[in-house]
Amino acid sequence: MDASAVTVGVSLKMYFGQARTLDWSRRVADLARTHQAVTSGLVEMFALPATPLIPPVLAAFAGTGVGVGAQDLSWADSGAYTGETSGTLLRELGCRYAEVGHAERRRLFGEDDQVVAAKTAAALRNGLTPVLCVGEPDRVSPAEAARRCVTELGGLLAAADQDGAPGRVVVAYEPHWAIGAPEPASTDHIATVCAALRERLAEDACRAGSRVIYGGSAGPGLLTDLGTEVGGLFLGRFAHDPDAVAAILDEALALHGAGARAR
Ligand SMILES: O=C(CO)COP(=O)(O)O
Repeated sequence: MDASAVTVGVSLKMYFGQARTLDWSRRVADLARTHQAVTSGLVEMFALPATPLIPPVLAAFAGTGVGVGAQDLSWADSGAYTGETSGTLLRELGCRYAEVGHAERRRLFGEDDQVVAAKTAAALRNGLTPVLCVGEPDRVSPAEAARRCVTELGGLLAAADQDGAPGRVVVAYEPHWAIGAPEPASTDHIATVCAALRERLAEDACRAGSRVIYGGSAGPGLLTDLGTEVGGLFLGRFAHDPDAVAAILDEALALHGAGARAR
């Protein structure tokens, strides 16, 4: 089980080429080697590069404690699945995480609940921590968003529950409308939905150690605004500058360094 207080993950999506990915990884690795938030074990960090760059990114983060993972995986473990990458191979490479169900995969690549549930189960049975994205497509009230996201999470865990695949999950609450936006959702909105998701996870004994983090135009300042209302952040564009990652680690340390635990 993870003993950290806060989780800070970054998906590089398809923004960077090889040189910039490796430069970013080396700079964030240097940060992780020296920043007290990471060296003390307070912050669980992970990075999700483009799939072909996973091996050199793993090498860049070796010995830093920063986990590396994929932005997607196949629901199958081997066989005639052209173009897919299995959880089995990701695990063999040294990945510890696999993102599933991002809003962009749903919107642009047609993934539905059934596919995302099967991918979640594939990650868990291969010993990968799923970074399980949930979020409401349209702007609705915080209470309605919470209701929808809890239903979504239950459905996505159902296949893994049926498979008997235990293991913690990192639930990334990402309201679709806040992704790629100028600003994140309001702190009240985020706090309400994350609390409901935490309650849902607490019902599942086999998901002990799971955490709910927020993504969607998250950046420096948000963790401080949210306090202990979230278990961390899932970053996109606003982590492209390694100095922004450093600022977020500073915030995590200021918030939780005295021994307080996030939820
Ligand atoms: O989708 C996200 C992380 O996976 C968030 O991306 P942005 O922070 O760039 O909106």
